[in-house]
Amino acid sequence: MDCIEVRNVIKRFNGISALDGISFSVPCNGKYALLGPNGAGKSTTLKILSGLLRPDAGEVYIKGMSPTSVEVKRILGYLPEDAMPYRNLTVMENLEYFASLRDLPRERAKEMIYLLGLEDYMYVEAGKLSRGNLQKLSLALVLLHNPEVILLDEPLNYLDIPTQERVINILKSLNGTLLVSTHIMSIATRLTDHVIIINHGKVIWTGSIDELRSLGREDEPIESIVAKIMSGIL
Ligand SMILES: Nc1ncnc2c1ncn2[C@@H]1O[C@H](COP(=O)(O)OP(=O)(O)OP(=O)(O)O)[C@@H](O)[C@H]1O
Repeated sequence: MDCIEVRNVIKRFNGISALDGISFSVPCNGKYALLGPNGAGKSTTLKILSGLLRPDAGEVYIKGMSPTSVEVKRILGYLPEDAMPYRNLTVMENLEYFASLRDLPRERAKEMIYLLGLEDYMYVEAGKLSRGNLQKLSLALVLLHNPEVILLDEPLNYLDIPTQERVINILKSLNGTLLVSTHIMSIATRLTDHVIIINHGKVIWTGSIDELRSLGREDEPIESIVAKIMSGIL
């Protein structure tokens, strides 16, 4: 069984098609990137997989279960594009609150603070954090319960270079199934080994990063190959 399955999903907003029969699957423990030009439907796909939005048609399964099921809430970690923890709670309070909701020991909150390098901001309200530190807190909240299936929408947005390296190392060390939406090809190549390229709400290419490279000239940057696929030249 695949851990993520999307079958013929259609989603429209006010009659405008965001997803137009998109289908793909990610095997358990697979590390996949979701690539696509602006407006292709990446965030909508992740929102549907997380149970935040319902598709107009088609089917979506996480480990064979509905994304809205309680069991999926237990095993899923989802980072939206603009995640917003509770603004009036401090970093520590946000983590402790979510730890208590998930029946995790309080110490887990502190572990996440050290993992993400948030020691200096433990007692700062989330609403007063810089955008990068807010992203670190959001990532800490996503990874708090050691999710088996992880959906990340642009996870390295706003992070400085040392923190990007730190987060890449954290994400690479995780077991489980990973689907990352990103515009940055180097993030895809560092975090994942397969890509799903979508455009106009449909999959237009899928395969391993090695297969993707083999489509171009020997010295051709991978971004150039992806751009050709997205514009229909390849
Ligand atoms: N809540 C909404 N209301 C109306 N239209 C929406 C809504 N959310 C998404 N759309 C539209 O659906 C399409 C897909 O949007 P989506 O955000 O999924 O694309 P994306 O691939 O994540 O884009 P980007 O790379 O720019 O973040 C776009 O045309 C967008 O304008």
